[in-house]
Amino acid sequence: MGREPMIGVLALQGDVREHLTALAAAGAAAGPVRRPEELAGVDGLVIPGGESTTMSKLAHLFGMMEPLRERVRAGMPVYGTCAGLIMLADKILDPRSDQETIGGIDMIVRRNAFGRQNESFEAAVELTGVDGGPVEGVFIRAPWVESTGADVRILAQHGGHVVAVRQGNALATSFHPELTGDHRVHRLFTEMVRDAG
Ligand SMILES: NC(=O)CC[C@H](N)C(=O)O
Repeated sequence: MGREPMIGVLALQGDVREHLTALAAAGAAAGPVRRPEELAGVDGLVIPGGESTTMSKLAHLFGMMEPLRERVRAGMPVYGTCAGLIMLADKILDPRSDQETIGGIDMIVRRNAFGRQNESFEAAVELTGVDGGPVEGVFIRAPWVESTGADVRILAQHGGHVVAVRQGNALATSFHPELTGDHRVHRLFTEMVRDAG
């Protein structure tokens, strides 16, 4: 790619600003994406944390669900955190009746999996593909990955549960690296976008 790739952050709902800041710190050009025309202009996309049921509803409302599915199917690099991981799952174990996902990763996820006692916590997570020691994982009513298909690479586990995966150009983590000031995961994703260009 001759020019610096442009990375979008899906800005329907969730912690958009934190991802934009983290991407900029990782050396990427980044901007919010709300409309199909904006999606067409980016080389990669981050789907933030937030509330996956709301995000699903808004994606429909904004006419984004099909364009998102098409881009992901076509191999656009995409990185989902928390609710974003749920949006990238081919299947949710316990969806709300009207809840749909973009899909792209052959996995089944369980929403709010870590339970009430432990709705939010931090833990050091050893993440395959990120050098320099574990990342600080911030888990906020986080999902885990219940099962994965043969093409999905497991990148991290916490407490015996899968919390980070990659399939092709789709990366997903249960936790929120955008909240830690450690930009290694955003750097990894930025490299994925550059390599795909
Ligand atoms: N921090 C988050 O993104 C929480 C995810 C939320 N529990 C959901 O199901 O969408």
